[in-house]
Amino acid sequence: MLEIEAFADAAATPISGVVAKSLITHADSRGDLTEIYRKSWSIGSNTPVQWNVVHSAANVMRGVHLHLKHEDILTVLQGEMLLGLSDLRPSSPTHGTGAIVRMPADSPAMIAIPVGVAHGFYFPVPSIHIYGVDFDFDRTDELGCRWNEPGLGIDWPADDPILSERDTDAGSLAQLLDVAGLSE
Ligand SMILES: Cc1cn([C@H]2C[C@H](O)[C@@H](COP(=O)(O)OP(=O)(O)O[C@H]3O[C@@H](C)C(=O)[C@@H](O)[C@H]3O)O2)c(=O)[nH]c1=O
Repeated sequence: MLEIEAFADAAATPISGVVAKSLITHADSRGDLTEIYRKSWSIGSNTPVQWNVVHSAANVMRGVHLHLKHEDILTVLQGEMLLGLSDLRPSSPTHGTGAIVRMPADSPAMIAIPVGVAHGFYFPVPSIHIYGVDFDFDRTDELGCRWNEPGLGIDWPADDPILSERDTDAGSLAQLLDVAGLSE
């Protein structure tokens, strides 16, 4: 399992194009304030055009999903996300690499997930995250496979997570690569 700092340097990130920025929280007697997004930080290739807020119960898994058109940039507001990543881009220098990044809300960060990098979100505790996308929601860009496909290289610390119907019915990684046109 990796900490977010591993993704701070775009030149040394374990998965090409997955770049993160730690966020600074300013606390005072009233509470705290954290900037979560500045266009000038250049997290992600494009400017988000849509933002979603998501509440998840403990032991929820979202994914594993793959987008070919839009990238996700996300931050965790409450709880903790274990972000599983798998680089499916044949032309990527880190093709085939899988990883899990720990994203606790009390150490906030914004991370970008480029197109072609499969990803899943696992929540060991009740959590809230928000994410931006650079295209409006389009179901045709919501590809995916079974969360625990061994070929993803994601060693999830979960056995029997709560899944959506769509994710329960998801196919194999081989089928995903075929549909996505990413088979070698
Ligand atoms: C993603 C999305 C979903 N929806 C609707 C569709 C559905 O009725 C309900 C829940 O959607 P889903 O089950 O697809 O949500 P979820 O499984 O959380 O999907 C997300 O998973 C993570 C891993 C990602 O990578 C995201 O990009 C997205 O794919 O919300 C929207 O209206 N707008 C949106 O932008």
